[in-house]
Amino acid sequence: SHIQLCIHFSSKEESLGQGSFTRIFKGCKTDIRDGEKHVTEVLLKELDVVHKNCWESFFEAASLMSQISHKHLLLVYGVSVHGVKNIMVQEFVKYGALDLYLKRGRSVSVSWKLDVAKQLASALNFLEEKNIVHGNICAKNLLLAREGDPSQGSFPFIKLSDPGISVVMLVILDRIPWVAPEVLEAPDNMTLECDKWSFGATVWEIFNNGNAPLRGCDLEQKQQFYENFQQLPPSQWTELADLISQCMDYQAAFRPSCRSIIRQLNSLITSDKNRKMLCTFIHE
Ligand SMILES: Nc1cnc(-c2cc(N)nc3[nH]ccc23)cn1
Repeated sequence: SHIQLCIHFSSKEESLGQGSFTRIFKGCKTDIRDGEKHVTEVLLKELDVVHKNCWESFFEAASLMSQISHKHLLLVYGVSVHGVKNIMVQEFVKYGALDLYLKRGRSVSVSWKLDVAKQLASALNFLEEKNIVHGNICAKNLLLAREGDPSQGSFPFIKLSDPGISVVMLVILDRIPWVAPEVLEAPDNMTLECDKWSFGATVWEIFNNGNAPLRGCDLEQKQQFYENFQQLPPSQWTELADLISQCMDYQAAFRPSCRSIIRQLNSLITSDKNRKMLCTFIHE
């Protein structure tokens, strides 16, 4: 549906940085609904003019997200093809990308991380039921809407962002180890199972303070990682390491279903609760 957007850019100084091929700005959109003015904070993703040829992929990402709505999927209000600029208008999510949030050294608990992983798994389950492939699951594409404060009993809340320019456009090697190995051979081989592989790499990021897996490796080493069927360094927590390695199985068909992933996350959450209870019991 053609959404009539009247977007008031904030000043350019408000540029929030760079995506890949995009510049992002904070802005606000004004809706007039039943005679009342509603101003909403939005994020504006402007496709670099030089990458004009990516615009189909840019809009594919936008239309993917605007077709469906789910509490853990980012809301895309629409796109503006005003003049030369291609702009996607999406909801502004307060705390931004999860990888940066974790890198800033916020100490978050194991249950916080498991809760985030479970929210991502439920978003993936929703996409799987709609047979929709996201194609770029990673901590950078998880946006934190609520920090959560377990001492107050409130939990974090994340939203999965649009996939951005498709991995086919991005230097695929740059997406190792998030992109599934089978995609390297045939980029249009992107299936639901590929998102499970990326889910594994993203959970690994979440439990490694937002640090990218294989960070510091050059492209040669990244290619070797796949050619030698390597796995990411396993967590000390064997049940977590098992879930991650199941998702990052080189045989796509062997990767667990979303239901199995959610079941395994639930048992990790339970054993974490029991561990904490035991600790408090012992300390008392
Ligand atoms: N859909 C989105 C995407 N990114 C944000 C965001 C939030 C923030 N606090 N700092 C930022 N710095 C760059 C982006 C950003 C918000 N909403």
